[in-house]
Amino acid sequence: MYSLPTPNPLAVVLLLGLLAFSRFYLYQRKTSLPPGPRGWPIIGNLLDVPLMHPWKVYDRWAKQYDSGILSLRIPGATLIILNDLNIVQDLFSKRALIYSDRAHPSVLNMMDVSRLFVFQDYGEKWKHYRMVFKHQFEANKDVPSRIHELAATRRLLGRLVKAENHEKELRLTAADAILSITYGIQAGWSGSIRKMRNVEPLNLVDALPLLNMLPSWFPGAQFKEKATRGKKLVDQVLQTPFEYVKAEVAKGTAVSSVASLFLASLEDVDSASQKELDDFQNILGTAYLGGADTTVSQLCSFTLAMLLYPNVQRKAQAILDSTINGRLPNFTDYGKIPYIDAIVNEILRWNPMTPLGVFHVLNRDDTYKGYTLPKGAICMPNIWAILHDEQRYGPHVNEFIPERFLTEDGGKMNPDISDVDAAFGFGRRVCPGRGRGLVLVFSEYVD
Ligand code: HEM
Repeated sequence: MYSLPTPNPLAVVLLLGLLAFSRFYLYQRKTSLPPGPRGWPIIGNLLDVPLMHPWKVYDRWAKQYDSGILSLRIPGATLIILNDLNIVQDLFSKRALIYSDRAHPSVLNMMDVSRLFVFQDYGEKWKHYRMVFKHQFEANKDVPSRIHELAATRRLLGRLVKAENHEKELRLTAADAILSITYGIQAGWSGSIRKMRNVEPLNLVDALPLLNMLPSWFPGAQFKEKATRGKKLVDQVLQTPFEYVKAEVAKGTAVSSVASLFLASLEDVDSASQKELDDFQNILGTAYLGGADTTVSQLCSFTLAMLLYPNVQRKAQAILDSTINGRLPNFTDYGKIPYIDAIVNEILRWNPMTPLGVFHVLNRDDTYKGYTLPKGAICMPNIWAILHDEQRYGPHVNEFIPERFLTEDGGKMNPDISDVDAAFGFGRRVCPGRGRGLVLVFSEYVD
């Protein structure tokens, strides 16, 4: 019968000695990095990376290590976790030139997402894309695209009455609103564009934390498959609606939208450079991919909050009824009904949709508070921890309490309570769709 060979005691002692030495050595090397779990030789902190609610674990570690900045080392990457708003601002805002690159996990490269400026490194191309985005979306924010937001919301109302799957309807509405603003695409049109409204938006922002933690050699054929499907979807999202609007503009039947206004502003679409058109197509596609998923998460959080806290819903309904006298609310009411504005803030605070933000990457070595932060390190702002800081938002931060943002008599927003800007990210990469996103979710909540 086969029996296992007896291990040589000397070899065992040597192996244990080697492990202990390299663990000690690793610890020594780590002292120039911010604190964090000690880790193991070769695999570093791979086993420490929390898979469930990492933002809560990082928040706990920040208290345990008494440090607003933490680090983890995994093969091929250093992760820096920022749990404190002041630290995030010191690095992402005051040292923005160092901290504004993005991570490039190979699975995202396989999807060719560098066309989307959310994934581009800080640099001239990114600056150009972002400037055009801002100009087009801000310049056109009043007329006529607000009408698109409202129309998308009203379409949701009609569908919700008979809906069996509410999440699907909310998902559809978020896509509907962003597609309407960007391309002027309305419900009822057929073909692949209509199908796109039902395409589950890529969960890129949520997926990124997990993807970032995987080294490029990580075995996972399922990721390749997902990446191939993802690439097709990105191609479809970028090309289909843009080609559609181009054709509509050519026929003179285009509905007013960011895309049609841009195309109409060109003297002649056919003679515009291919690069100019490609760039614009990519910028518009980033709006869909950046805006649809974030908006739908907000709507789901809102629904959850209203189910868990029916008193808040009753109070909000009574306040709305008495304020707008029976008409349906619209985006012009945003900023005018403090209790509703407080609900919008509390949704962003209570359940931020990107609890670890979108990662920023260092483009060169840096030192901060005596620590050395290496070039290429991936920095995660713990937005969840920042928005659950009792020093800023008062007690019971895990509860949904819109009143925390109001003065004692409930009549005004309380200027002494921190805003929820952190939900939209930081520094030069701060969300450029913030204004849009806020008004959009406001309109959909109040309807
Ligand atoms: C309430 C809704 C929204 C929230 C909470 C939100 C949040 C965020 C966050 C946290 C980031 C990362 C910022 C950073 O890197 O520090 C981001 C980036 C971005 N968001 Fe939003 N977003 C929302 C709505 C929108 C909408 C509606 C659009 C499009 C119209 C949009 C477009 C973008 C784009 C293009 C980026 C990438 C910016 C860059 O990398 O330079 N977002 N958003």
